[in-house]
Amino acid sequence: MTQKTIVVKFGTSTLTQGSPTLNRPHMIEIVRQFAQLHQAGYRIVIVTSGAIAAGRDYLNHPALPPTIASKQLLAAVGQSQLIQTWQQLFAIYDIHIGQILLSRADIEDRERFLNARDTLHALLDNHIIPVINENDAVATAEIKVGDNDNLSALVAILVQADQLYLLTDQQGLFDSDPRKNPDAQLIPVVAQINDHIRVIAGGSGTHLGTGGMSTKITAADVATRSGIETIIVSGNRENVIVDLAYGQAIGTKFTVPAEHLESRKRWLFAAPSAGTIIIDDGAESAVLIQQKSLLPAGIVAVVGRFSRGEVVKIRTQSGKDIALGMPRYNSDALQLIQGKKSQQIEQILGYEYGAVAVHRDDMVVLKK
Ligand SMILES: Nc1ncnc2c1ncn2[C@@H]1O[C@H](COP(=O)(O)OP(=O)(O)O)[C@@H](O)[C@H]1O
Ligand SMILES: N[C@@H](CCC(=O)OP(=O)(O)O)C(=O)O
Repeated sequence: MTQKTIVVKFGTSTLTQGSPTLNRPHMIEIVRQFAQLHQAGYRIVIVTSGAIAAGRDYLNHPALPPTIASKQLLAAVGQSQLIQTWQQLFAIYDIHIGQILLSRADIEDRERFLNARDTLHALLDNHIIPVINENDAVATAEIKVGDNDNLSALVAILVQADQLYLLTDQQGLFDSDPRKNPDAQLIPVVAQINDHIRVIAGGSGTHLGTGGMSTKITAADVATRSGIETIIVSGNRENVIVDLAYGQAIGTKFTVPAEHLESRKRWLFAAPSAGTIIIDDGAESAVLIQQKSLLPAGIVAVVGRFSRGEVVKIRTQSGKDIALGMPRYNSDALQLIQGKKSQQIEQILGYEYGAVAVHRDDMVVLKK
């Protein structure tokens, strides 16, 4: 059984197959592939566009003014159609899904970032497939990610995905827009996203979608910098998701630059530290030598007041700072559970955010 995590983003063009409505036969075929991977142990996260198209269709293509409010109206109506469709199709395979609607504000605020991440992990740990879209109905321009390509890259970082697949209506990235140039050639691998790549990705895409190729390139840039391989591929190709998961070279693959592998943790260095956690010798060796997470049992003192998700220093009793990390509990909670066994957390606090005080994934060890 694999434990690989993949995020798969569907553009409106793939879900509608270019028509004005969601294409259920095509979605059934997609769900069949997910069921196969789910069975094989893959952790799957779906980012789905299509709410606005579904809403427009459900309301019988009403004549609305071309305003943001109209799009929000269509998204509000269409999102329930969209999620119902996914739910009904996954039910064929007895697979449960959970809806999450996100905006940029949910990802940029650390506390909300951590909450979203906890929810996503809880769903995945319980074999429920998260189905995500932007919260279009309430998002204002300032808090919108704006397109689901970039949203899917942020989601891939949230769940620490191994791969991100961007499914669209073309076979991948071409050296010019294949809609305009019939001789355009597919680019199979992009090792570096530079200005040339950005230029050939051009302007926006189909009239139903919002992003076009250029938002896919920005998304691939964000994801690969964070260590997540990204593939732009045709959602119309038979067995595409299964074939990609099993390593077939299709579409355009954006590889991860070696020096960026640890970059998902880089911002820890940039953030000011909000406090300090003092640890005992056992915890020092767990963090430094065994490369483990920090458990509450190894904490001897908590200095300063901080929220969960703020950056803190991890310091030995001899005063040496050995790591920076983002704790899963705030300072008040840590003081209550310091020195205690993880099994006691819920009993002491009345809730729990997991067994560790600072997870290894949220920690950078400082050079000795
Ligand atoms: N260099 C390129 N290679 C491939 N497609 C391109 C390129 N430049 C622009 N495009 C356009 O981008 C479109 C896909 O974007 P979009 O309609 O937003 O898709 P989605 O709904 O899947 O996000 C393609 O149909 C194509 O016309
Ligand atoms: N959130 C919107 C789609 C936004 C979007 O990025 O669309 P697309 O370019 O088709 O992936 C919706 O559900 O209609």
